[in-house]
Amino acid sequence: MSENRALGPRVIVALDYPNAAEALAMAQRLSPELCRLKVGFELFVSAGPSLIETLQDQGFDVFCDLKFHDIPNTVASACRAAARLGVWMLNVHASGGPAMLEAARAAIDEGAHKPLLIGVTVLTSMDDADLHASGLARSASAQAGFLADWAAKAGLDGVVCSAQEAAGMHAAHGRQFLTVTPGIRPINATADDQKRIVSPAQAAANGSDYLVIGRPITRAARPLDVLSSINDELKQVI
Ligand SMILES: O=C(O)c1cc(=O)[nH]c(=O)n1[C@@H]1O[C@H](COP(=O)(O)O)[C@@H](O)[C@H]1O
Repeated sequence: MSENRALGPRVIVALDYPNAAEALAMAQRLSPELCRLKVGFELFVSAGPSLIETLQDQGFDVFCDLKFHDIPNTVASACRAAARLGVWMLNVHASGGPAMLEAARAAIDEGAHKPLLIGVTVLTSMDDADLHASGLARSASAQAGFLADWAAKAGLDGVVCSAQEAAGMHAAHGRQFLTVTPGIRPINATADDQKRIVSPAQAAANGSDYLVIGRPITRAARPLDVLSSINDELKQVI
């Protein structure tokens, strides 16, 4: 596999906490040299944008995971506001459609700071049966590929997908198209609510650029030890 576009730490730790105090306590046990951080709905709604600024002041790159999904004008405005926070990466739902994705791209491009813009394809908590139940005939991986085509055509920097799909994404859209992969579970870890899961080493072997990992690290007795051993696992694959 050719050179990975990802620079710096490839693990993005999901800070899924109900308040700033708990999130900051976890951040303090980690290090910007070893990981990036993700702020999602729960934390953003309870702690607000200032928490993102605090984490950035501590040296962390922040992935603003608010999965915008609305009409093009609303999503573009939200992307502009997120970019102004100085975040490293942000995401929108690719299923919002080409016009929405193009509006998001244009909004980011006109700003002074340009975060990586990533399209969420099919959530890793969903499998083929879930898609069929919602009326889609495609498999989860085929639908993820379909939505990635929209994201690539609109000029997004990459997609959120399962690491099961990472190699296919790079084959279709090139090595520069980033794959950001949640649903990562070390061997023997519980799946929780994730369905399309992959181990860290297998994700790296599949060419995943960034691995989003929450509970296996944040609920561990020694989060830094788990993070370090995952980073070691990743180094061995490259
Ligand atoms: O966009 C995301 O980050 C995301 C997309 C997806 O398809 N699946 C997914 O799990 N995520 C996020 O990735 C994190 C995974 O956390 P754990 O399941 O605890 O490792 C959560 O914060 C989810 O919100």
